[in-house]
Amino acid sequence: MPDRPQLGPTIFVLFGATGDLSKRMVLPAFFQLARSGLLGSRWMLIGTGRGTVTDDHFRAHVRDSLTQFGGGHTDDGWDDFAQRLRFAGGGFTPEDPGTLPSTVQDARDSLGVPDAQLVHYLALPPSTFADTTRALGAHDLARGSRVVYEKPFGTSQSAFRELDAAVHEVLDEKQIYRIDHFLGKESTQNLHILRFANGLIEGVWNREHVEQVQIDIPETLDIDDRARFYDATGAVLDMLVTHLFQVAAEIAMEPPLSLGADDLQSARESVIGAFRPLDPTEVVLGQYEGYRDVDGVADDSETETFVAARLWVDTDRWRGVPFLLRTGKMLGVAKQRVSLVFRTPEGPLSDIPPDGAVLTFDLSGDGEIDMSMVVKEPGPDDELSVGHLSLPLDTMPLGHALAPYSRLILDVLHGDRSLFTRPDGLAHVWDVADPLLNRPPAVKLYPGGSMGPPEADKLASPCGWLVTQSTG
Ligand SMILES: NC(=O)C1=CN([C@@H]2O[C@H](COP(=O)(O)OP(=O)(O)OC[C@H]3O[C@@H](n4cnc5c(N)ncnc54)[C@H](OP(=O)(O)O)[C@@H]3O)[C@@H](O)[C@H]2O)C=CC1
Ligand SMILES: O=C1O[C@H](COP(=O)(O)O)[C@@H](O)[C@H](O)[C@H]1O
Repeated sequence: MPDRPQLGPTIFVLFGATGDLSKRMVLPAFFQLARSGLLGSRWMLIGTGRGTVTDDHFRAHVRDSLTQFGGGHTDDGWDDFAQRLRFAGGGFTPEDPGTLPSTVQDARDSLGVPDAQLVHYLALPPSTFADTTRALGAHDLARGSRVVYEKPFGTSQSAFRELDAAVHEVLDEKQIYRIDHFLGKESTQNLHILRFANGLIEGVWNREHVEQVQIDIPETLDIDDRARFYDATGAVLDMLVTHLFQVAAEIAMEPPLSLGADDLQSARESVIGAFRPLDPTEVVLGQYEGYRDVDGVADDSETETFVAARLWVDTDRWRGVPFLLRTGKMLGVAKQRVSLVFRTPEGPLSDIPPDGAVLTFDLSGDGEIDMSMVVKEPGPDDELSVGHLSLPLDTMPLGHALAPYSRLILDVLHGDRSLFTRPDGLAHVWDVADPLLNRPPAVKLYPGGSMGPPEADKLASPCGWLVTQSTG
C-alpha cells in the first residue's frame, strides 16, 4: 500500500455498535487502526443503538470487546481511544432519529470542524438497511457521507434490486461501500498483485496453462452462536455467492487499465457477467448430522451447511477451465486455499506426477503463497517428485499486515472503493445463482468432521480436492 495521506477530520458512526459483528470485528479493527497511528488525531466514533446507553457504559462495552476479540492488549492507547467514543441512543428511523443528530453535532464541535467527513457503518441486520438509509436522508446525515453496508446486500435478484433502488434514492453510488471482507485479506489482494507484477505468472494465467482452479474454504466451525441467522441463510448465501464468487472474480478478471479504484473494481465486477449461471446438477449441497438439534435451528430444516459447485467462466481466457468452489461448516479441516492447478506439459518426460504444479494462495491469517513443482529427486536416477516453496507474507521484511476489516475500514476512511462490490457485479451474481436458488438439489447429510458428502468428491474428479482431511 503506498503511503496514505493523513486522514482528515472524520466522524465514524457505528450502527449496531453493541451487536455481534461490531464486537468481534469492527471495534477491534478500529482499535488496531488507531493504535497503528493510521487514524491520526482528528476523529471520533459514535456507537448507535435502540437502547439508551451512557457514553461510559459504551466505553466499557468497547473495552470488553477489545479484551475478548482484539488480542487482549488494550492498555496501550486505550485512554486516548476511549475519550473519542460517544453513544447515541433511542433508535434511528425516518420518523425519529433518536439522539444521533445532536451527538453528531457535539462531535463536530469537539473536533472544531463543521464539515468533518461522516462515515456510517451499518453493522445491522440487513432487513434494516433500506429504512436506516432513508433515515439518513430524512435527518440530513447523508449529504457528503460514506455509507458502509454489511453483507448480504440482498438475498435474491428481486431483493437486491429493491434494496439497491432504495439506497440510490438517498445516496450516490460513489458514497456506497458494500463490504465483502474476503477482498480485504492480504492473500486475496496478492491474486492481482502477484499476477500483474510478475510476467512469469501473468503469462500462464489462462486456459492454455491452467487446468482447473480451486477455491476451497472448509471450516471446522459450527453455527451455535448464530443459529437463527444461519438457518435463514445457509452456505450458498453466506459464503458461495458472496465471498467465493468475489474471489473467483479476482482470479478471472481481465487486466484492468490501472490498479486505480475504478479500473480494478470494474475489472473484477464485470467478469462476473461472464460467469455461466450455475447448473444445479453441478452443485452438491450438504447438511451436517446433528445440525437440526442446534438451538435456533428448525427441526425440519433443509438449510445447507455445505456447498460444492463447479463454476464456468465464459471468457476467452478461461473457457473450459472448471472453477471448483467448496465451503462448509463442521468439516474435518479448516483451510482457506485458492489454487491454480497447471496442465502437465507435452514433451519428453513420461510419468510426470499429475497435479504437481500448483500455485496456492492461503487466505487465512496474514496469508501465504505456495508453489508446488515437479522436480528431479536428488540421486542417480531421473526420478520425479513434487517439491514445495512457501512464502508466508508475514515474513516480508517491511510488512505490517492489517486484518481484513481494518484494511477495508481504512479504505473507506480514505474514500478508496477498489475492494468494494458494485451493483452491476451483484446483479450478475443473482443471475448466476438463480438456477440454483430456484431448483436446488437435495441436501445430503454428512458426518461432522468429514469433508462433506462424497458426491462433492465426484465434482472435482479426476484431480480431486487438493485440501483433504489429511492436509490438516
Ligand atoms: N456476526 C457475524 O459474524 C457477521 C455478521 N455480518 C453481517 O453484519 C451485520 C450485523 O450482524 P450481527 O452483528 O451479527 O447482527 P446482530 O443481530 O448482533 O445485530 C446488530 C445490532 O443491530 C441492532 N438491531 C437488531 N435488530 C434491529 C432492528 N430490527 N432495527 C434496528 N436495529 C436492530 C441491535 O442493536 P440495538 O439492540 O442496540 O439496537 C443489534 O445489537 C449483518 O448484516 C450480518 O449479516 C457479516 C459477516 C459476519
Ligand atoms: O462472512 C463470513 O465469513 C466467515 C469466515 O471468515 P473469516 O474471517 O474466518 O475468514 C464465515 O465463518 C461466516 O460463516 C461468514 O458469515
